Order: sequence, then structure tokens, then C-alpha cells
Amino acid sequence: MTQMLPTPDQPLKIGTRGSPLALAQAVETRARLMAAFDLPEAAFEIVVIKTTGDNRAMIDADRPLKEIGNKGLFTKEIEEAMLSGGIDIAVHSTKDMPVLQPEGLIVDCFLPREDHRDAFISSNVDSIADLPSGAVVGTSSLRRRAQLLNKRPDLTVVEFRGNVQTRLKKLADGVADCTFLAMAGLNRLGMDSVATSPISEEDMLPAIAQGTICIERRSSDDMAGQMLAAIHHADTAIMMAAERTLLAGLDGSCETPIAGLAELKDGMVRLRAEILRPDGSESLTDEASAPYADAAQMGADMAARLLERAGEGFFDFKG
Ligand SMILES: NCc1[nH]cc(CCC(=O)O)c1CC(=O)O
Repeated sequence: MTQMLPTPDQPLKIGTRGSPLALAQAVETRARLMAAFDLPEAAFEIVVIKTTGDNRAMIDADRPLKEIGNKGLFTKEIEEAMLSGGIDIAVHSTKDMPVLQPEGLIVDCFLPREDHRDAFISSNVDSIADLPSGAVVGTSSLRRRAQLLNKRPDLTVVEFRGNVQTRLKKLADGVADCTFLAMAGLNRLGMDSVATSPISEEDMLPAIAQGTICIERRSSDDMAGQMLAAIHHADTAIMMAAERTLLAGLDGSCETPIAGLAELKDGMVRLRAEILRPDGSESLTDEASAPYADAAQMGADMAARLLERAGEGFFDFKG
């Protein structure tokens, strides 16, 4: 290390959103950096930043997020704080991150992936298959909604927004018969007992990057770069290369019904993808394997094949 490590007098400033899950992810990042460099907790400062997404989401609590804003809704203020030097690094759920970063910022650190599966949560029934005809599903995810309606057109989907705690409260209030959350979020909050059952990826292919934390920094910040390199997880980065080039190729954001999962096995990376019409009336899937070095190319090729099959207007809302 050529540059000085952070100290209690000059701590490394870690930016994050303020939700319990975001804070847990920032604390995990701090713990990994403390262990890697044998530093005290005081050498880090966790800085909570309120984003447009957080503010608007509170004011318009019942409007679907996709109507409120566009890409980067939850990252803009955090990225501005990094560019102005108010914070040094930012911890994000990769699932919520645009694939491309603004000029001057870079994402080149991924932490080991948590459980990639979705969780089925209900106090009435044990699984999706057990939901009676006409049951009400609460979710704000276009992907989960389209996947469910594709297999179970008889279900009714209602908008269910807010952080993990808010959604569980709505479920307890009887607003819906079940809801879905990422297993990773529940695990990181120590709330895995809330999950009725994890859903296998065969039944519900997860969101791209689900369960993965990424850390953003200024491209010019060599100290942050060297520190983050020490906690970077290369295997997770290979999965992200495949999944995120797939997403970029499909021009997807968290506002499009796209699912994708890369897994490493026997020295190869296997990528599965699914795109759906927003109303769930059609689902297209693809699958391929490649050597690690070709992960990104495989994602790009798969996106091109899927777009070709989907044709014009596949992601458009009808009516
Ligand atoms: N869009 C919200 C969001 N972003 C990341 C997670 C969970 C943790 C993860 O997937 O890394 C969640 C909540 C959820 O989908 O249950």
C-alpha cells in the first residue's frame, strides 16, 4: 500500500441509503474492510444519504415506482456526494444499480453473493402452488408480477411498495395473501425466519444481480481502489459480468420484467435468462454456458438473441 490507510482522524466515509437493509450492507462492508486491514471501527464513518427515490417514495407512497422516476432514482444523490468528496465509497444493492456509472465513478468491487433466490411469504399458505384461485399477491416488482401472472393468470396483483419492514406490515394488515422478498435481504437483516419458503430459480428466476452488493468509488481514488480490491470477490464479479451485460444489452432497468442468473460450475459460467411481457402473457427464456473469460460476451449475445425473438414492443404496456 503506497498511500495512507484511513484513521479515526481521517476516516474513510462510506455512503449509504438509510433503510435497515442498506445500513446492514454498509456495516458488512465496513466489517470486511476492518478485517482486511486490521483497522478499528473508528477509521470508518457511515454517512446516510437521502435520495430522490427515498423522498418521493414517501410522499407518493401508493404510486408505483415506475411512474415516479427513472434510472438512478436511488443513486443520484449518493453519486453526487462521491463526486464532491462528501463520501469516499458507496455501498449499493447491485440489483438497484444502473449498469453504467457517471463519468468519474466506477464499480469494480463486488462482495460474495448471498442467496440469489426469492422468498415466498404468507401466513395463509405454504407455496405459490397452494394459492387459491383469485388470491391477492402484493408486489411492486414488474418481474415478479409478470412471472406470477404468466403461470397463474387467475391471481390478482396489487402494488406493494416500501422497504422490507413496510411490506411485511402490509401483509400482516391483510392487504394481500402473500408477498415476495429477496432471500438475501432477509438473511442480511437476520430475518430469514420471515420467509415461508425459498423459491427455486426453476420456479422464479431472480432479478439480475439479486443478492449481490457492489461498492462504487471515484475512479481517481487510488486508496479506495486498493482497499476495495482487498475485499473484492472475483467469482461474484464473473457472475455480474454475465448478468449485467445481459441487462445492458436488453436496455433493462429495474422497471422491465427481466430475470437472469449466472452460476459457476466446473470452471464454466452458466447463464439463464427470462424476459416477459409486462402483463405476463408471454415469456421467452434462453440459456448458455461459457468459459469465465467469455462471461460478458455471453451476456451480450444472449440479450441480442432474446431481443431478436421478442420483436418490437415486447416490453410495452397494453391498454
Ligand atoms: N429493489 C429493492 C431491493 N433491492 C435489493 C433487495 C434485496 C437484496 C438483494 O437482492 O440484494 C431489495 C428488496 C427485495 O427485492 O426483496
